[in-house]
Amino acid sequence: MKPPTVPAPDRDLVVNETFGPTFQGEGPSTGRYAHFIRLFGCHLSCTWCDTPHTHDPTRYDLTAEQRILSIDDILSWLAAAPVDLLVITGGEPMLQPRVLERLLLAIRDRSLATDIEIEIETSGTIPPTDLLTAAATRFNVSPKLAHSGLRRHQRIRPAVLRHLAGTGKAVWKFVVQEIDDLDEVQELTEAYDLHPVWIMPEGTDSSTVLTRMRLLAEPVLSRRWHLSPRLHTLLWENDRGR
Ligand SMILES: Nc1nc2[nH]cc(C(=O)O)c2c(=O)[nH]1
Ligand code: SF4
Ligand SMILES: [Mg+2]
Repeated sequence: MKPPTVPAPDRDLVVNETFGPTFQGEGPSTGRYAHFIRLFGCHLSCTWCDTPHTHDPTRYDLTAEQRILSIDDILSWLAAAPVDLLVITGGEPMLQPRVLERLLLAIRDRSLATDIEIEIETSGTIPPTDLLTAAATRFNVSPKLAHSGLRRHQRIRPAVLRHLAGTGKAVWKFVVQEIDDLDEVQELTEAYDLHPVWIMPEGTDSSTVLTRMRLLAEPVLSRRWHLSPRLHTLLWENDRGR
């Protein structure tokens, strides 16, 4: 008989997938050897979402997409193949704050991983707790632009952006489709004092990512921002678990 799939609060994470080693494909650590935990669930619904299997019941069997993993399960997985970068993504990781705090503290407590860097990918719509902020190395925050199809009040939460900026651990990674989107990025970065800025092309196939990167390169350079590829997409297209 299948065991019940009800997570124990504070001890179990609802995970979509764990994978690695692979390369961090996005943002300031692009190219680094890393392990990934993709948490289940997201409260948003971006039109171009690259991970709808974490939360979209109209396209996926969400029961089949979730795994309950204990903190001990994850520590054993990390101990079996140590890495110096762990990326926690989603979905939206901030939807599981308490257990995530405990996971990060447990990782920090183990001598096996004292100097592991932990990056958390987030949409910047839910503030991290103080403990999470203390234990994380970096927040890769992706505030969503108008082309996400979300209403502005859903995607831009001024207090959360200010809070994240104040942690000193946030880098701002904007998913961009066209050159004109950069004006919207500029408006947000100026309004909320967001830096450093990384521009990343939207796309789930290598040809779209490369075409958009080429289009964006000069305008991004002229604004003195950084440009991120989606390295995993350039290498492996839209394969799951890469
Ligand atoms: N290799 C790789 N790097 C990533 N960086 C952020 C990812 C994400 O899905 O959030 C991701 C991903 O799915 N794969
Ligand atoms: S915030 Fe991320 S996971 Fe959630 S719908 Fe948007 S792109 Fe998908
Ligand atoms: Mg993503």
